Amino acid sequence: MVTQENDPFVGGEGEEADEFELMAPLLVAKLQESGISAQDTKKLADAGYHTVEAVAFTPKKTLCTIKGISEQKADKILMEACKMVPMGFTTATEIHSRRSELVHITTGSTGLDTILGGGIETGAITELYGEFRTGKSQICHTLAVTCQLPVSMGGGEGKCLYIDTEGTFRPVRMLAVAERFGLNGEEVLDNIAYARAYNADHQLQLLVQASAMMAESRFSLLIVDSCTSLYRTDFSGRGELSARQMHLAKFLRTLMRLADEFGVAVVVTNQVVAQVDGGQFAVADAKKPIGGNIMAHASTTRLNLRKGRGTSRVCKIVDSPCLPEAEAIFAINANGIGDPEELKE
Ligand SMILES: Nc1ncnc2c1ncn2[C@@H]1O[C@H](COP(=O)(O)OP(=O)(O)OP(=O)(O)O)[C@@H](O)[C@H]1O
Repeated sequence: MVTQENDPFVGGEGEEADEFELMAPLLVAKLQESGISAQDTKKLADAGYHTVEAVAFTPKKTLCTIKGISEQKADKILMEACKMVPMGFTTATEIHSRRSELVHITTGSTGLDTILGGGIETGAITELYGEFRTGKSQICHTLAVTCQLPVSMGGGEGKCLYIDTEGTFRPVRMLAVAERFGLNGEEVLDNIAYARAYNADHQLQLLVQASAMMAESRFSLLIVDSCTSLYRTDFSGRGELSARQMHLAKFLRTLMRLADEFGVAVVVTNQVVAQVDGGQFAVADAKKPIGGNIMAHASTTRLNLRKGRGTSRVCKIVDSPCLPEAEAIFAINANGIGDPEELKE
C-alpha cells in the first residue's frame, strides 16, 4: 500500500528505500554533475524531459527543437546522458535476470491472472479491446486499486495515473475494490491521480505532466481509458487518416517511453468497429480494434474482451511476446473484477 509515509520516493528510509533508489530513474538535474548547466537542465525539464533516461532515449534532432538547445549543446547533453544510462548491448543472462524482477499486477480474477502469467505486466503496454460493456473500464478501475497493493499480494506498490477520455471514471467503484482488499479507501483514492482529456492534443500533453509526476513519486500503473476515442472525434474521414495515425503513433511512442523509463504498467482500452474491408470473404459481424497496425504494433500484449453468460466475460490473449493464445472467464462483481460464481472452489 502506498502512503505518503512509505512511498520510497517521498523520503522513505532504510534498505527498501535504497533498493528503490537504485531502480529509480535519474532526475534530469543529475546532468549538472557532468557539466551541463542548470539553465539547460531546466530547459529540458520544461520541455517534458524530466529524467536522464528520457533525454538519452530522444533523437538529437528532437532535442534541437527545444528553444535554447543548439546542435552542439544537444551533442554534449546526449553524450553525458548516454554515459549515465546503459544503452549498448548486454547479455541475455542480464535481461533474463532483470525480467525476472518485473512484477505483475493482479486483475482480481484468478483465471485472468493465470493466463497472463500473474497479471498485467509492468514495463509494457497492455491493450484491452472489445465492444461496449465488455468490462474494459471495470478492469481499469480494479487495477487502479490493486496496483497499490504490496508485491506479495499481487500489487505493484505504486500509485496510479488515470487518463479518462469518456467521463466514465467512478471513484465509488474503487472504494468497493479497496474494501475487498482491506485497504483504506481514502488513501487509495489519494493515490490515484486523475485527469480528463478533452482532445487528442490534450491527451498527448497530459503525458508530459505524467512523466514529471512519475519522476517525483513512485507510480506502478498508467491507464488511458480509452486510448482511441478522441482520435475518432478529432480526425474524421479518409482525408485525415494519415494525420490521425501519425498523432496516435506519437502518443503510443510516448507511452512506451514512459513504460521503459519508469517500469510502470501501461493499460490502454480500445473499441472495435465493424470490418468493412474484408470483401466477399469478410466474416459476418467481424469486428476489429481501432488504430490499425500502429495500435497493433505498439501494444505489447493485446487482450480481446467479449460478453459471456450473465455477468461473466471472456478474455482472450490475441497477441503477446511470450504468452500462448488462451482464454479465461471472469466476472464483473460489485467489488470489482473477480471469478464467476460457477468457477469458484
Ligand atoms: N457495481 C457494479 N456491479 C456489477 N457490475 C457492474 C457494476 N458497475 C458496472 N457493472 C457492469 O459493468 C459493465 C460495463 O463495463 P465497462 O464499463 O467496463 O464497459 P466497457 O467495456 O468499458 O464499455 P464502453 O466501451 O462502453 O466504455 C456493465 O455490464 C455493468 O453492468
